[in-house]
Amino acid sequence: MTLMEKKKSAQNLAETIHSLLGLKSNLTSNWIRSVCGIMRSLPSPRSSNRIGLKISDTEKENNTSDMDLSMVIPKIKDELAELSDCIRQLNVQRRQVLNEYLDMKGNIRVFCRVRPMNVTENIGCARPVVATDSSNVFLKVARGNNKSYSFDKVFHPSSSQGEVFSEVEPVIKSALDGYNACIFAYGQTGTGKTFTMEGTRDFPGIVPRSIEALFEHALESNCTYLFTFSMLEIYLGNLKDLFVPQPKKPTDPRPPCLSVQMDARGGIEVENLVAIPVSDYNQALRLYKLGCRFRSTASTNSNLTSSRSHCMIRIKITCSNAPERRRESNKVWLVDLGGSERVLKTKAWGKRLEEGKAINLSLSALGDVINALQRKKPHIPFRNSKLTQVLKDSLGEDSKTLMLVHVSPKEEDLCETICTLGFAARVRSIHLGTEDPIESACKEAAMQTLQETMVKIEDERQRVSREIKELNRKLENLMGTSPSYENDHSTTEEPEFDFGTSKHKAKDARAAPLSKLPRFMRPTICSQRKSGTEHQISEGKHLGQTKRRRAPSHRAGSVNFPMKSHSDYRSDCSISRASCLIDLDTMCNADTETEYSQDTNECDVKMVVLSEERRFPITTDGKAQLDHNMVLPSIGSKFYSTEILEVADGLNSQNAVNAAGSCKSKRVPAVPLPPKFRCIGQSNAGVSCTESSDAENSPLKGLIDICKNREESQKSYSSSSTSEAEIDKLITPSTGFMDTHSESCCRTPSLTNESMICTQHSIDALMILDHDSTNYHCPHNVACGRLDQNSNNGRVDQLTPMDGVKSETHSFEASPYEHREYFFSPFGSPHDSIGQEKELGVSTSNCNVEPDNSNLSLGLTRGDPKSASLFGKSTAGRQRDMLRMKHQRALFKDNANHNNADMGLKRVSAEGNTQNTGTVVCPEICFTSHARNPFSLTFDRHVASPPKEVLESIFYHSSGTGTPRPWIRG
Ligand SMILES: Nc1ncnc2c1ncn2[C@@H]1O[C@H](COP(=O)(O)OP(=O)(O)OP(=O)(O)O)[C@@H](O)[C@H]1O
Repeated sequence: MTLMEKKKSAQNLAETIHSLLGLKSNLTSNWIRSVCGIMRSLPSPRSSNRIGLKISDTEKENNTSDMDLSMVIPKIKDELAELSDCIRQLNVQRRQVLNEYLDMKGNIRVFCRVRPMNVTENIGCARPVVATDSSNVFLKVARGNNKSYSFDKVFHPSSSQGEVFSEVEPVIKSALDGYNACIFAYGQTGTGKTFTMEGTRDFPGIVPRSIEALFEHALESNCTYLFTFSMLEIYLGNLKDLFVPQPKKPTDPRPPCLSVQMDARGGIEVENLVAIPVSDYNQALRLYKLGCRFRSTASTNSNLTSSRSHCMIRIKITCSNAPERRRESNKVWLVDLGGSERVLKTKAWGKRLEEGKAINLSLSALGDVINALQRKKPHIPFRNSKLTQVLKDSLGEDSKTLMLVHVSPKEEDLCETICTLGFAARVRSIHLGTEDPIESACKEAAMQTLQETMVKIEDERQRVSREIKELNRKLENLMGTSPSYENDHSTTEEPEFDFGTSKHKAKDARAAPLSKLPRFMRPTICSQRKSGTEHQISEGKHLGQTKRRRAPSHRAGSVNFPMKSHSDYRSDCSISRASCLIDLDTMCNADTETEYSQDTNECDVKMVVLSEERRFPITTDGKAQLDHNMVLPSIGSKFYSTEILEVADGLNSQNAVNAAGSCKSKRVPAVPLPPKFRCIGQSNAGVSCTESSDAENSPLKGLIDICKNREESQKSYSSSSTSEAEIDKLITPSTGFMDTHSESCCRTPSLTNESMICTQHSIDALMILDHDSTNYHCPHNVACGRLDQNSNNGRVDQLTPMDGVKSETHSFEASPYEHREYFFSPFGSPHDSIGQEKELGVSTSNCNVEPDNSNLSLGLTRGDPKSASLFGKSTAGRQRDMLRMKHQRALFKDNANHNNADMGLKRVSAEGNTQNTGTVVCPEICFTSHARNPFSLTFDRHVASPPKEVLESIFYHSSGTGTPRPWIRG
């Protein structure tokens, strides 16, 4: 139907109703009203616009009432094409002017920010030694001997976060023009680097603001951008991806460190770095919060939440159809450098000392690089540190670098302040050189002109942009479609990823097709094989289909558990820091609360946080006073947990294994199964490990696949090595099923056949109970915990992770239980008979047990009648069930007398594990039977000669031969 016809028919309809109204004048007023209502709503606003009202408006305006619409439309199209050209030119001009302006300012600019004094400093009547004006810092070193340092900009103690960002924004704009940019915060520990970069909830810093600005400018622009977000930290000289789950315990396998690679064009790429496409600010911010959880921070003498690493955020910008951009793909690095510190002063030792040294070394390497760059030396020592290697292509001439130097106003920090300022001034003075004052004035004037030009161009751009929008609207009215001429040059598609959480979907930055990514951004087949990681979504694949596998890597076979009494936990563990953007509601007792967040995808919410007072003790005048007064709402972690859950879901959908996607389970344990105990399709030691014919369709298929993969990986590794866990074979849990506040565990309501049991804070331990199936498929190799039986209904509905063993391999097989009340806990529960009084504890080993065996016991106390069967009373009289457990590690505490056979192998107290650190508190005997070699035991160094019984028992039972029986004497 043509447009005219449409218009006519609509008019006819209206006339018809009018005539109907006339005819039915004798009808009720209600009827009339309702018909009027119908009439009013007859043409939808859109069609009404299109066909009736708008057309007549347009006709009036343009005097084209009689003109054929087919003539108007091409005219508008021509106009739009012209305007599009115009805006493109304006973009080019803007980029040139901005670039020129920034060049004049200097490719490496140095700002200085002075931290306000905090409460305690004020109480001590400490005299601030730093004074500032807008571009100078004065140090009151001694009477009459003040020192002055000049910077591109100085932010005094009361400067707000907004003021800081206003100076940073041009660099961000420049990044959208295709320049690599690097903004980093440098300074002594505790001077506010993290505050500047990250900020707080109420006073967001450069990172959130930059992300916001990037998306805002991207929306304003007529280009189509793809943003990907990555986060890594350089800890002790190693690159760690902050989106890859970190080990929770020192004994857990660590993800492989990342390596830096250079592409043919000199571009730097961090191999295997997870890059997550983001389409709006909220997504990026959530990812940022998520990444922050895995940062290594710790309490030091100088800062309660000192960053013990360099935290680096990379935002990669790809824009394929904008020839005016400097390059198709560029990146912005936002770096919160670790704080420089004087070891003598911080009195750091142990791990803190190592961390401090690593930070200092890399900072000095950074200084050398910048120095060499500024001096235009032929050799730039990029290779001296990981930090400079990573930033290599973002520090050079063709990039914009901004260094924000932070100093403390305190007198006692004077030495550090002098060092910091010296470092910064060296960078800057080299850059500016000894400038002629006249030259300098000319430069100022030129910069002023450029700034004015930029404003004019920006105005013009906005005007043209408005015109384009108006014409587009008209065209839409005429044609009934939405031909966006702003984007007509773009052949790109909408992004395929969708986190489904954005409030601003309509506004989302348009993403470029993934095939347009430069080759070096995509992982090579080799790297994929090596790492098992797909970093970015290949075109045509949904995020959820993307696989990520953990590369097997070598790890020492023995496990050494630090003895609390002998080692310094404070030094040995760095905490996973909750971003201060994340709500803080829990008290953290320094490193005793060390948390090794296990797995992003497990959605465990572990806030290592400080009370408000401890976290934000600063008070100053003016704006900084506000900063000090910032109130952290006492919302529980739930809100943020939910956020993190959402992000984790996003991550999951990127990382999840497709095959395992139906499994609603997730990780596999750290230690590979020894070949002889493999379950898949094998029978072993009298226990048939069946693989059901419908296993393919089983929700456990994913785990079975994982198991197979592990077998594969085992084949390729020598017996002396231990395969790294594939801990992030991730399966998205149902969002929201986890009540992070609940003390108890909860089931997943959305699952019918499976129940996911999770713990309060994590899904560390996870079981799948297939209630309906008679063909019971136990998940092979699930990490396990303690299943507690509900005392009321006898059902298993609580699972407590076994900290001492939860990363170990447990593989079990059982025939159908009615309620599946089986326990495989070494520590027992209040409802079973094992480990009562928390004094008993065993670690399971390879054992085949028959629950009907009345002698069966895992209890170690001799003759203890309470030490009933492994299955407790609940299994009495039931059908014989086989439970096979594989567990290759045991922790024992020998009760005082190693030589006493009766006392051997007993007393692993539940307190033997500190839940957060995952380390064992003072077991007198601590040993590990190697996963790959159950006959090999490694004893902790504190055990000179292990008790004979220990060895015998372990050897006997780990051999897996002979009659199935408990591995420990009953
Ligand atoms: N400008 C500021 N206004 C208000 N508070 C500030 C400011 N700068 C720093 N602080 C506060 O000072 C404390 C230390 O700051 P922050 O953790 O950012 O230091 P840092 O330089 O990152 O330390 P480290 O290198 O050890 O990680 C924090 O409590 C922070 O909130």
